Amino acid sequence: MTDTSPTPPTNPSTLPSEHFLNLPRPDIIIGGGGGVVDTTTLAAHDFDVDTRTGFMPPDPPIPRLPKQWEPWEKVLEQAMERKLQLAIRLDFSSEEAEKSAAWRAQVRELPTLSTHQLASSEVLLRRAHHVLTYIMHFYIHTLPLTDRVLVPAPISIPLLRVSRHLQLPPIATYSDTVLYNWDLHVPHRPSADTDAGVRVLGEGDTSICAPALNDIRSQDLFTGTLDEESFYLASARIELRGVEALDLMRATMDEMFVGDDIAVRRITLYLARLAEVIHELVEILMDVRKGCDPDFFYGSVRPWFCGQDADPAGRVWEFEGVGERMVEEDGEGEGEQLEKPEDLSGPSAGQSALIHALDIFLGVDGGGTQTHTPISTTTQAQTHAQSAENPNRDALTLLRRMQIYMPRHHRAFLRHLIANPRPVRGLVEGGDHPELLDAYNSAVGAMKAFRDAHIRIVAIYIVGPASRQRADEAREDAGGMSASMREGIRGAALRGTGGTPLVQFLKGVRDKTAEALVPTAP
Ligand code: HEM
Repeated sequence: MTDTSPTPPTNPSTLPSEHFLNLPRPDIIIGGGGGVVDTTTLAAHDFDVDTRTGFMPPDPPIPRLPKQWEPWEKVLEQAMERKLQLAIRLDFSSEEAEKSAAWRAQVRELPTLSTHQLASSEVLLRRAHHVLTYIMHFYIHTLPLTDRVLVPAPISIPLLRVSRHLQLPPIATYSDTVLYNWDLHVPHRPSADTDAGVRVLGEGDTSICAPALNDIRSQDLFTGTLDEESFYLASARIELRGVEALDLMRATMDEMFVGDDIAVRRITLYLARLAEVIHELVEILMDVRKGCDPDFFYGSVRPWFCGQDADPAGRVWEFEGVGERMVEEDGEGEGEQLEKPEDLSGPSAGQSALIHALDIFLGVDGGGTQTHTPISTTTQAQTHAQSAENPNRDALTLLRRMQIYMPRHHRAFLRHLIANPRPVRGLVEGGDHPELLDAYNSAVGAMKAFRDAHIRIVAIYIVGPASRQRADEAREDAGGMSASMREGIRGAALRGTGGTPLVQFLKGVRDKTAEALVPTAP
């Protein structure tokens, strides 16, 4: 009798060794020769998608840079310890203003540290991007709203360089707040390198497994609160739970190559399971309410994320050092000219490659609207050159623009997926397989349920608090702020962190998802 039971998709060891999800990446050595092996890439491959932790690295990201870059770590630590407050808060006192001004003076006095030795390690570059962008957000969002935004050279110059290496914009991204900002509650392995806090994975060591959803915590927080941490961890848990979804996608695509009746039956089971997994993602999303208070989130957490396009005073963000010819002793930037950054939207879970991957896999992209057409993994400068060639820059839809803010390996992963356009949907539409069609529709329906739930979350966390704050402001003198400034803040709030008209955009994406349902035969 033929065995029609599906191959278990959750065991990475079942992957063929040549499968793209199993391709080894060259080890990255930290600190040049004689450094420590970058454990987060050992089990990964060209797309940095791990079979156990998906888009998150399989080992916790390093919590601190080596001593050479300690001044950055120290100044970030001080901002967190001193609990600096947002300048837009209605209760922003003169003591708070003085405290943050003193901290900003320290930032301006930092030495401009070399990034030369960071460039050899992806792990160090990630931590450097995280630390420098957090310092920058602290710096900008504690500035009085009437001040010019000028990121000082000791931060802007290394940040622009690190960002260029990573091909990321010089602003906090989802990878800074979620993907590379977690640790285990109890370290599962003693640190082998006390300097950098990097763990060493012995050769052939298979003991690392995915962390349980509740075993993780965040590393750095703007507010030091459980509310902020719960917000990040909701996304992190979705990423971890989403690993099974990635595996089901992988298994489905493998079966697509076979394409016989048994393969169709297996794909049907995978899609039905995928629907269940996505429904679990909905539950995790809704669970954010257990630890994160909506009004606190709206008034005290979310404003830290604002990018230039949601700046409460509509200011242009300037970066010291841009356009100047660099002259440096270690030769790092000799003659180099740093480019003015163009993409300055704040972090958003919309930058999660997981949700984009699910959409692409299921063919949820409005069939031709190119919502998910991936941008190339080339440099940002090239990306801009491409959009400059395009007379209508708006043709780069918001979701597509979000890919600019993803780690470049994850962009490459999406590009790989899209290179095989909507294979599952084609199979569903092209054949007479009613059970397959039902399973496919259940997975698409689950994605729609995710977006319905997400719209509810946005109503709870943004729309509701915004209208409550409006009522409060009507009662009080809003800290002496001008009416136009208050209006600016509100306008920014009801746009996404990416600067989009919020509810309208989210409903549009939800409706596109529903349109992907394939009609059943009468
Ligand atoms: C309190 C929790 C959350 C809030 C307040 C929230 C808010 C938002 C906002 C305002 C947007 C609009 C785009 C932007 O400008 O950023 C957005 C988009 C998006 N968010 Fe969230 N979000 C939350 C949690 C999550 C989580 C946990 C995920 C999944 C990892 C997620 C996934 C997405 C996606 C994929 C988009 C793009 C639109 C779409 O594909 O439907 N969000 N979110």
